[in-house]
Amino acid sequence: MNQPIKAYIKQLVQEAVEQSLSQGKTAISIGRKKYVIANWKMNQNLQETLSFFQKIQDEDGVEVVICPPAPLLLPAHTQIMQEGKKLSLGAQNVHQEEKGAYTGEIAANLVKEFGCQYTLIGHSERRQYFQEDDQTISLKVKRALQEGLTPVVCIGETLEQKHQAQTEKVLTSQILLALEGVNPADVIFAYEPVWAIGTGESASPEEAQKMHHYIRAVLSHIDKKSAEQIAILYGGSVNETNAKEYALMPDIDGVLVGGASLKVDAFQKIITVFAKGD
Ligand SMILES: O=C[C@H](O)COP(=O)(O)O
Repeated sequence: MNQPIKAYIKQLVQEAVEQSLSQGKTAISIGRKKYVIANWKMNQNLQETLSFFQKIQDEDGVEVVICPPAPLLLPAHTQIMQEGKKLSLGAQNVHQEEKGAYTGEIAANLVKEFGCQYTLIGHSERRQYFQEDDQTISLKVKRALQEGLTPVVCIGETLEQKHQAQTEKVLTSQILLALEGVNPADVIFAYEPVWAIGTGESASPEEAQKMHHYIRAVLSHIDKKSAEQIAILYGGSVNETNAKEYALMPDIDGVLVGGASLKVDAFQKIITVFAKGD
């Protein structure tokens, strides 16, 4: 599809979504699966990883996914098996190609073999430091699905885009490109405003809810039924103190946690908040 047509479609979707929202038309469906996902980024060593999996407890009612650095996936998988806990693993990134001469890159089928069921795709740090654009992210989503991984697609606006009132436009574009040629029901979204990541300045629960509602409205213009089922997680300075406020929001189906997921006690409290559903 050429660029002017793509831009036109984005504009049409955005206008339709804004009209639906102003008429209060988008349905909120309670009862979606809840997720608490840890993104350790480039933190934790082998000993810290083994100790974390010995201490952390699974809880009913919430899918807990840990995304350690790639070299820690196999020891983490082994430890989870030994402990017999209901914990899942995710990669932080995978390459879009199946295999080949891509030095230093990570193959999706390999992380699957190492016990992953999920992979983050398009985290803002990948977009910012590794020049991942929406086109690459779209290919990575397809690769993940082909290898049987659930992609957790990270979307969000920068501070500059927020100040320029571009948030909705940016999110619409990121969603449409990520879902090109993909069944929306197979994907999880994580709304992570870039200005809230690792800064201690989180989006307020109301602000996050508003954007999650917008994201679901965009999704419902692609596939209404899937939109009601798709999990949309919030990420950005979530901790054991503020997690409960996000859990109370009807369109927030879980959280993607960076810094606070490195501390077992803090992360356990966040799991409990979403497991209890209040
Ligand atoms: O993937 C996690 C996000 O980047 C959030 O990180 P943070 O909780 O340290 O702000």
